[in-house]
Amino acid sequence: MDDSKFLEASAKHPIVEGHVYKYGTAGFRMKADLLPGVSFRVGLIAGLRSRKLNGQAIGVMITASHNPAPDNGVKIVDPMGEMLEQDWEAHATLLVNAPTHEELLETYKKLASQLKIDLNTPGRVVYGRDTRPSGHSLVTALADALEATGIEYTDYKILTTPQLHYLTRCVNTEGTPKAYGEVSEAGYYNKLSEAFVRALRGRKVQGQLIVDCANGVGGPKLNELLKVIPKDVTGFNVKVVNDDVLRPEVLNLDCGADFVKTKQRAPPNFKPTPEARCCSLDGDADRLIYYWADPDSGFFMLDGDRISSLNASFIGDLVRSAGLEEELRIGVVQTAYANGASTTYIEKNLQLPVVCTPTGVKHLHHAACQFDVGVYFEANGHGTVVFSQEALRVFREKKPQSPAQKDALETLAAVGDLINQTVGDAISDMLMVEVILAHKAWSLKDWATTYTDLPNRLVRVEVANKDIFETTDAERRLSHPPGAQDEIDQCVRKYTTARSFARASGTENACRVYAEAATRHEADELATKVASIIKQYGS
Ligand SMILES: CC(=O)N[C@H]1[C@@H](OP(=O)(O)O)O[C@H](CO)[C@@H](O)[C@@H]1O
Ligand SMILES: [Mg+2]
Repeated sequence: MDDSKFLEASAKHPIVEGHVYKYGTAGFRMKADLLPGVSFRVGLIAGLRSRKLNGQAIGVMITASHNPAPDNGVKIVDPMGEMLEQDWEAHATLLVNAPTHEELLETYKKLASQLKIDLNTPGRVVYGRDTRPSGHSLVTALADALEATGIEYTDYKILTTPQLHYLTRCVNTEGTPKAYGEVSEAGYYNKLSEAFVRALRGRKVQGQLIVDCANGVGGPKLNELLKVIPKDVTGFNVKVVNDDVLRPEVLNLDCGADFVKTKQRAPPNFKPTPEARCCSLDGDADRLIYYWADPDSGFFMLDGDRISSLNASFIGDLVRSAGLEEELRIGVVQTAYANGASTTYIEKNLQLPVVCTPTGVKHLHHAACQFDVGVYFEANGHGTVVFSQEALRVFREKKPQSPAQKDALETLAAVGDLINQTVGDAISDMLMVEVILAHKAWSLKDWATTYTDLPNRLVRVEVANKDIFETTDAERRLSHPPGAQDEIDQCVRKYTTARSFARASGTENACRVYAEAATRHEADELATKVASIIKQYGS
């Protein structure tokens, strides 16, 4: 450990004095000019984490997802492509907030000692960034930290967030029976394309798909993927729109999955095409929303709840056709934001268990891993399906007892390769939706008939200090401040079939109120009443 080299490197990337940093739901995310010192220190943490894990590669993604262009973010990815283990969020927060370079060095060494990390053992970090121009300086700061602490690193340049998660897992499984894929961006495209063709089982995708890429990294990466997907074999006819990555100011601007979900309408620059399927990725291509924008019938959105139930329905049928319903446990994971109608449909119509967890992919992912097939999506379109090693083995090795079983097993094996199991991947989720619609010969309107959403409203409430609002029961009830939940319950009881909850946001300084009821008027009225309760308690 060369202290002078460490301090010299740190001095080039100071943190902003007086700013308190916290590793949140999506890592460190804020205005980009606050981040160079943070990126340097995340490099330190990632190197420590790799050394702690016997030199396994740790991923670092530089992105701010669906946030506007002036923001950026830095988040750490664990060896199997999953989110950073929660205990280390505190270590990251501690290191990033060390006030001086000397205190940073002292904290770094103390942390290494406390965690029993030998600073002379090898470590490895792989990283990428999205298309934000501020990413250049953050990558430089990150690399300087890795150089200063003797960590081997690979810069994969511009990637979608899910691609970085994929590469992290590939690096750590290369050459083993659990090899996740070729360790390259091309390997990602080839794996998805090959699995897409196999999962279609000779069927062709019908009609055109218009993909709004939020003027983010998903645009160029989807275009790369389309170069390797055989259009003649699959019928996959895609029109890519909003893929202007040369003008940072238009990133996520009036387009993308977050715009569609929050505004509940198509991007204004969209030319509605009757019968065309539409979908939107967000700025780092880890969220997906489907919809149609028909001049006659108007706009209809198919969000994360819909994608979840579509996957659960299709995979559940395949598992039954494969004769595996006794061997494999399938479950669906949601947060409190899931529309009550989707939960009822999954439990009653699909006969599958639904687990509710707090917001944040790390909570859903962990709960989904308790099943052999765990389907998890947040309503905003972030999610994926995870398969146990046992499930993947059975898909490959079970001897089919009939042609139907053979077909189901081979489709399940292809689906296991098609879906990016490391994290919600808008591009692989989109291919999966296209496979399912082709198997079912469904239009989006057919898909939309599976259940009818309860009218709902999501409201953002500015309060003096959001952190006084503490929740329990997977964020569905307030445990603090005293009395607030009782008042919410009194409001809800006045409606026939209504539900409402409030919680502090983990990504911005506000609270969120969700309400759903039997009618649009009741949902809006209930949301307004609960928001005023939160405003009153939060003032
Ligand atoms: C209601 C909502 O969409 N909340 C989002 C948002 O979390 P909040 O803690 O609600 O700010 O950002 C998270 C990270 O992107 C995402 O996982 C989550 O679904
Ligand atoms: Mg995102």
